[in-house]
Amino acid sequence: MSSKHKITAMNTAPSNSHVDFLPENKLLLNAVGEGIYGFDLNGNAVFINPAAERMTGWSAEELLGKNIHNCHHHSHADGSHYPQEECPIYNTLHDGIAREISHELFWRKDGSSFPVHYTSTPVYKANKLIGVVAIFRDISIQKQTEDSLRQALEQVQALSEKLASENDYLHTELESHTGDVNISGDSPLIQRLIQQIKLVANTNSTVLISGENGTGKELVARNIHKLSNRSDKPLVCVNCAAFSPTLLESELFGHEKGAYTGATARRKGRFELAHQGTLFLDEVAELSLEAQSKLLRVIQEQEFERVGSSTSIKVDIRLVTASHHDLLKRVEQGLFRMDLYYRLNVFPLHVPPLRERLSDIPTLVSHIVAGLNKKLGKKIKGVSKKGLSNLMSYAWPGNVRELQNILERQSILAQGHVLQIPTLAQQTDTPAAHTLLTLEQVEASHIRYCLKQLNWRISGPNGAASLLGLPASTLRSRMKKLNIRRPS
Ligand SMILES: Nc1ncnc2c1ncn2[C@@H]1O[C@H](COP(=O)(O)OP(=O)(O)OP(=O)(O)O)[C@@H](O)[C@H]1O
Repeated sequence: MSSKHKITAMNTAPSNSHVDFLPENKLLLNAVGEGIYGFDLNGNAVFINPAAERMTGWSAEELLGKNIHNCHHHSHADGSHYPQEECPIYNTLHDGIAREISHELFWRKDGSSFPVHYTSTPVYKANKLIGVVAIFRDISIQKQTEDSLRQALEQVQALSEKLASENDYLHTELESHTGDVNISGDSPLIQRLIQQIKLVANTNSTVLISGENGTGKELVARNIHKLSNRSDKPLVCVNCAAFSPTLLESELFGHEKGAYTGATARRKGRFELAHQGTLFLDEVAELSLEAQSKLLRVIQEQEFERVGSSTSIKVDIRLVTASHHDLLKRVEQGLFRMDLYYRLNVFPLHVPPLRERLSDIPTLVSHIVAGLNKKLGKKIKGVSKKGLSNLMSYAWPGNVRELQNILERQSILAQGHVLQIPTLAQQTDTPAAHTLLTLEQVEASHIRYCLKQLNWRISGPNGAASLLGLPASTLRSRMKKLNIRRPS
């Protein structure tokens, strides 16, 4: 209500400026359901209607001519003293500005109180402030409804938050993992790995899986969980490299609403979601030193706090971590805490690169092709003999994931039921390329690499022959022998 709202006394108030009400006005004011007080300039009650009497328990006789603030507006909700100078009604008496308040309470005669909404409106006569009218109503029911609505909303919010985090997680899980989790391979290296997985699965020991990218570290983690007595509880996977340090912390430990810009709601972290199950931290070397300290504490005490909260949450999790980095080297470089390294490396498992177990390729091919047939709706029976020999003559810098990609590409291109795999070009800049190749393969790969760099120019000062120190005719005959052709 603005200060423009003012009541002009329509009464026959005497010249001593008392607020008086005409009998017909009084009749009207007595009939309304809201409590009404009229005050003179000294703050004393000059009018009290029956609704006000009912609400406060004070009768008009008891209050008329008295200072009402001292009767039922003397204290705040917490019981502290409410000085009259701070009271909006009395302020209106002094400055003539109307006010509207809805966060205060009035005290009843019996000492109880009720929340009120009230307005204090100045009363003018001949443009002279002569008093104030306060109109109030009991808003207990409204407050109760608001409180229960707020509580219900908080419950709905907590539930939807919980569902959202679980849903998020389940979606990621579904996207990242379809099909079975068996580990294919007949090589002694893989058989030994499977044996170790079986041994460690049913303990609660922390496992650190090492191995190059695409070797199957996550697959190993899934098998550990699947074979453990936690298999009916969640396996929660986090790729530590996929988040900035701040986001990773809140991803792992969760956050309270408002913990940082963008934290619009409370969210559970992966540690909480993994309670009683297994937490798989992939690319653990990427954890910031701060996150490493927190992780160390969770391992030691099995408890942590959400970002922005000081309440500890206890969890029972089995931790499996993986890294393609040499973690010990990172400890030496000061990038990884040594105490954490030893906590994680309780049971180390190494997944060997594919080039050290080429004999696994036929089994892997059958397994992958079976999956691709389902995925692509094809009926591919296998790979040609020559194709298989090409697959087994390659160094697989991208390991099983690269094998999957090549088979998928060839399956899409295939016309018949047997995949023809061409010779696979080694990337000469990968160290793996030099491991298990014949001289002829290295030669072919290097010639191809030079030709590609020089846009397939053979002769002339900028040609590949001159770069390789060969006559152009010799390079041409080597290309023919090694079946090197410019791709169309
Ligand atoms: N022995 C195996 N048998 C069957 N599939 C395998 C095998 N090893 C790996 N794979 C498959 O290869 C793909 C890559 O494996 P995975 O994601 O586990 O590797 P990773 O070492 O965790 O890779 P990165 O380090 O890049 O995260 C997956 O689809 C996995 O199922």
